[in-house]
Amino acid sequence: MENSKNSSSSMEKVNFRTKILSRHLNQENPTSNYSILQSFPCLSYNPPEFSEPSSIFDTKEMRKLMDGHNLQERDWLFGLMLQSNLFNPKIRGGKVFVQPDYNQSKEQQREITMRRIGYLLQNGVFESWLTGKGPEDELMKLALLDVVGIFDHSLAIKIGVHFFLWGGAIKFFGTQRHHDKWLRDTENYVVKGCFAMTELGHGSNVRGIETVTTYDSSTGEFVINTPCESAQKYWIGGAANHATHTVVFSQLHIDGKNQGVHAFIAQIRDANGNICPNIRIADCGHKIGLNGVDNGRIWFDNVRVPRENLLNSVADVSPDGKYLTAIKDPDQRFAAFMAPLTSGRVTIAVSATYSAKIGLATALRYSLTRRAFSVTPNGPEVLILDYPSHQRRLLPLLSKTYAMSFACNYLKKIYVKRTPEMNKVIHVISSAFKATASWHNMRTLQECREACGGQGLKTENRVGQLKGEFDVQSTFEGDNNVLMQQVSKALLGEYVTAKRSKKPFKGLGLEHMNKSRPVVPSQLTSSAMRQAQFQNDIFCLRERDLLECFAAEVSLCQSQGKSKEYAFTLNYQLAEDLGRAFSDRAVLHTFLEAEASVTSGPLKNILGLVRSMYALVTVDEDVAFLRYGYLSTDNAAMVRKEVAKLCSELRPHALSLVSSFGIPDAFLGPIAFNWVEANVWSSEQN
Ligand SMILES: Cc1cc2nc3c(=O)[nH]c(=O)nc-3n(C[C@H](O)[C@H](O)[C@H](O)COP(=O)(O)OP(=O)(O)OC[C@H]3O[C@@H](n4cnc5c(N)ncnc54)[C@H](O)[C@@H]3O)c2cc1C
Repeated sequence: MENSKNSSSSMEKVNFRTKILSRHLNQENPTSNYSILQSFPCLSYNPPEFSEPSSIFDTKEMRKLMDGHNLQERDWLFGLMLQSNLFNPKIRGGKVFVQPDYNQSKEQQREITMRRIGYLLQNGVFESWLTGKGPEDELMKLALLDVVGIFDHSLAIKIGVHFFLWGGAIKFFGTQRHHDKWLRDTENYVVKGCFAMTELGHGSNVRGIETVTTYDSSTGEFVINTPCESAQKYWIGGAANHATHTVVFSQLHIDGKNQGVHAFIAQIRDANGNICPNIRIADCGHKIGLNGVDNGRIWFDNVRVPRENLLNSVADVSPDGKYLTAIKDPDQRFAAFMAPLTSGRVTIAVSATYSAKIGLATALRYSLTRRAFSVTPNGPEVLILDYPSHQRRLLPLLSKTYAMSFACNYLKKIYVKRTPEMNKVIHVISSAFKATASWHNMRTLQECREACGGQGLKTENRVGQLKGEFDVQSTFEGDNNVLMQQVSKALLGEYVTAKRSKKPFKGLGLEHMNKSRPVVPSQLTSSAMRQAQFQNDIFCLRERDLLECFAAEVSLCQSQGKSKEYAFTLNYQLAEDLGRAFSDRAVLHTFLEAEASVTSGPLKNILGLVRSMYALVTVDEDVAFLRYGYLSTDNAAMVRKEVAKLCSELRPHALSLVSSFGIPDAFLGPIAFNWVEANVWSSEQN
């Protein structure tokens, strides 16, 4: 009886509090409500608490290293979102949380996404996103997009399609006349752009698209046509509701000759949102996530656009209808044309890594307050992160997320300083990192979801919901499997060129192939395994050997009369192993580079542990090391044991390592904090 009395009075307090808070929440800055809340008397149960030792390393310094750039601007934008009710603030367990309301219909999610964009626009978030010059502006833009993506993937994608795909196409496929006409209006959202490349019948195989454009020299116009149903543009972000203009990818037919895929600007809606004549648009419908983005289908019924609307960076058509290009070879022309399309892969790799951070910060914080079972008779229940098996599930993923952060910082750095000579390197590295990071994110989210038990299923705890929101990353901007094939093909090309020319390997990090084959100790010890030298050696050994095997097998197939493409296709298993080996080795190199930038001390020491975990768990999990004999079975067993040892060494630093992510509490799920208080009975909470 006594208990129930206590609990009903607690309920009354909570109800009263919730009402006051929601009233304030509707009127005021949500962050200010937090201080109001703190003046309420404590409730009568013992909330779960973190009882972690304080960090042995400086988490602020670690955050600097992880975020890499524009920390102040990131914090400014987090604050800006926390100040507006548009970001759907809620109070749970005495804390403010912001996240989209996924209970809304897709139409409502789309409209609120646009309103959020309006708010960010008003507050100057997009200033100089397209008109800015130089790497500093580009880095700032990328940092702000990271922050937006931490709040909501739909918001980031809707912004990304407009600025990076539509705006990027104008900037990189177009020339001065396009820049002058479109960039400023795009930055100010006077025009709303989309990017129509994919068709129902062709996605990864862009060169196979069926939309056809011809030139009418009598009027000086291009005529864009969808000749069949499989040529309808499909999945076009922004097309279903909001976009006024699109870049259309199409085969260009001049005098009956197909000159290949080119891009044109076409208006699809007027300023009032009415669909333009000869354009038909339909909705792609509800998706498993990302419903704040209005993906649509577009048909072009002989739509006429001015000659100047051809984005003419690599080829043009003269007023009298002559096809003009400096790049005669159609393969090279297509490659040059597509080369600037790397920004999408860069932003996906980065946002996938931040999504994994949300999952890990939430699951690890939960596992530091959640107890289950006892391991001694009548003993206290054990924190779930104190179970070695739970550590093994989460801490290697944490290390991989650290590694991917450094890889993404490196990718951003080379991307913002790119020159045309670097196109190939950036294409290969961004493809590898985009696939690796997005696969890693999905795996991490699933593990984190399960690590949170039933709470992982609750939308407001974020982790489970993020799986649906981010799943698409393995498909768009280049399907991961197709991208990894391109990575292996590019490596094969480098190999063949180096061997034929008898010149050393240069670029793509393959310089290690110029040295002698690394030797792995026959008897591994704990200290040897933790040396960067060993980790680098075994990663390089796997990469070089797989590249040599792949080259030999493809060459053998070709000598048997098979085409290069077919030979490549038949050796897909080696190609997959090689792509992974390249990516892992490149990621490790970026980790070592980040570590080298830190002076000796606790921060460097912890980074050493995290890096060893990244390297050893990668060896433990990729069966290629055993399959191709880079490790003996005895050494493989040693590696496995060392991973377990590293788990227990990293365990005390788990909280500090996730606190270093720099994600404000409000952007995580309530179970990352006081989850009992977050679930105190309230009639207004569901
Ligand atoms: C939510 C969403 C938003 C999108 N936004 C846009 C947008 O704004 N603009 C736009 O133009 N596009 C957009 N896309 C399209 C996206 O880029 C394509 O879906 C993607 O390129 C894959 O094409 P596809 O769907 O036709 O798959 P396919 O290319 O048909 O691939 C299907 C499967 O076949 C496999 N496969 C393909 N080729 C090979 C091969 N050679 N060897 C072995 N396996 C192979 C792939 O790995 C994949 O598993 C979007 C897609 C989605 C889902």
